[in-house]
Amino acid sequence: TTIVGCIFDGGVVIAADTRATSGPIVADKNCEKLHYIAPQIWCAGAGTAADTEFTTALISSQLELHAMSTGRKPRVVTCMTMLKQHLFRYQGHIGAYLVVAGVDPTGTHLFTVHAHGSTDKLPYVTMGSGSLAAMSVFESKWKAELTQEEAVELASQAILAGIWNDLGSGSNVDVAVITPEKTTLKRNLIKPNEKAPKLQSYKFARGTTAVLNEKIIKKSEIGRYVSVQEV
Ligand SMILES: C#CCCCC(=O)N[C@@H](Cc1ccccc1)C(=O)N[C@@H](CC(C)C)B(O)O
Repeated sequence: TTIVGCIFDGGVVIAADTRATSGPIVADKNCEKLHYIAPQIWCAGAGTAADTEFTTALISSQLELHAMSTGRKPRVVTCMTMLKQHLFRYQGHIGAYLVVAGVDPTGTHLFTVHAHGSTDKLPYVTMGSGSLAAMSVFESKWKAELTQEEAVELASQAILAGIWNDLGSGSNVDVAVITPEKTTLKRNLIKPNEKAPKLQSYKFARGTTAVLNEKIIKKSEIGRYVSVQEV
């Protein structure tokens, strides 16, 4: 996985590739690594797919209940704290490596949360197996006061660096842009690995496999030929 986050003037953008692997096998060519936490808080996840999915869903639920009891909009730092305390309690056995980003009444925030419970607060972050490829893009092109367009472009370039250079990353680029006004999920914003059509048709002609014999039976007779387990 390659996931990134980048703050710009007026909001924050997160992005991810869409490859899921199981050893050397690509298990999913277009999976979703950007998770909804709250209307203006989203999370990108790397590590064990199930752990990122369930951990973000759990904290999303807990944060909604918290917002109801406080009567206030949820804060990104609250989400980060709930995530880090949950993950620390499980001593790293929940393999969730998260980029938490959003806008709340205190401003725009971007955090990383690692499986063991450590956190960082930064203007730009990368995580996952492709994080070094992505960070090479940020360290050479990031500047303060990026516009939304510049931030989306930079985050996309960082994900593409992971897609091309990390075997654990691939397929497409997903992006989420969060501003005080609204949140936009751009699913498959870039699709640089579309499968080309086959150069020829590999359909077998009818009759390629000869039918040696055919027997038509009544449904009531099926028991004679097929052992049907009565449940
Ligand atoms: C299929 C299947 C089950 C494994 C799917 C599965 O969690 N793959 C993991 C790698 C991994 C981790 C731990 C055990 C095994 C395999 C994976 O692709 N993680 C990516 C992010 C998630 C959200 C898709 B990325 O970090 O590379």
